[in-house]
Amino acid sequence: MTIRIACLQLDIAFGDPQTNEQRAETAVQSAANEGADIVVLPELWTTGYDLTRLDEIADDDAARAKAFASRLAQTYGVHFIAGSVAKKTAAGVTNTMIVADRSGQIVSEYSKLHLFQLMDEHLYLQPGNALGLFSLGGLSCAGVICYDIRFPEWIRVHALAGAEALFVVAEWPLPRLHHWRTLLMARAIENQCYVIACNRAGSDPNNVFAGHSLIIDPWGEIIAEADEKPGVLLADIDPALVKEVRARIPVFADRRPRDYDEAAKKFFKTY
Ligand SMILES: NC(=O)CCC(=O)C(=O)O
Repeated sequence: MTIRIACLQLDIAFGDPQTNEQRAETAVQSAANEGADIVVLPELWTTGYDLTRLDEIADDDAARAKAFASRLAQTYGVHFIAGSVAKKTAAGVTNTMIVADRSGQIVSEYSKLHLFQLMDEHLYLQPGNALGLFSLGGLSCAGVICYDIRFPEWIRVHALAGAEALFVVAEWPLPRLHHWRTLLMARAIENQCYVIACNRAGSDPNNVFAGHSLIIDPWGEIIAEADEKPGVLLADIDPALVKEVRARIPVFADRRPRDYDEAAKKFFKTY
């Protein structure tokens, strides 16, 4: 059984949630018309990186984003990885991914663990502290956010917990496009899972973004790649391929975690 994925590579209006909601709904509708089962939005898609105005524009408990995700999932009959939004909590603002299943139920909220200093996240945001695991129609999924992909140890925990598809939502700048493509391919190959990565298009006052949303299979082959412009990237994935690749090279069975720990302990004791 194949699953049709749509990455909604939006250009995000800076600090303007209303305009972005309109753009997102148009894109979700068009993906649903193409038969998408799972649709994905980019990172911070309601506000962009307008971090100095978070007091005004961050979403209280992400209530607005959750209601939006739930309504669109039901209206268009899709599982909806509603990117991430600036979520206002008692402890500060987090960069939080929202996921609604087809019935409109919120099945995951993951807050970005690794804050990206080059874009001032550490000055305005609080990190999360929990895994981003969820299931959609029987597919075991993990969700992470942009800079998180530079931390293979974090992604590995999700793969060890059973994730067959890794969803990445991002605002990744153009000058590091080479890193984006290479890191995503590496995460797919080493974890033998699908990687579905939705980046934004366009620019904001500080950055030009790369686009190039990607859908990569568990063998590391790119099955769909967008260019730099806004648009909808579609591809069909087959979860059976994850099992096939994991059987062909039994990386998970061949891991030696006790040896890694022992060797590291010895090294750090003598260092
Ligand atoms: N929004 C982000 O986390 C950007 C991460 C990034 O650009 C990188 O190079 O890493």
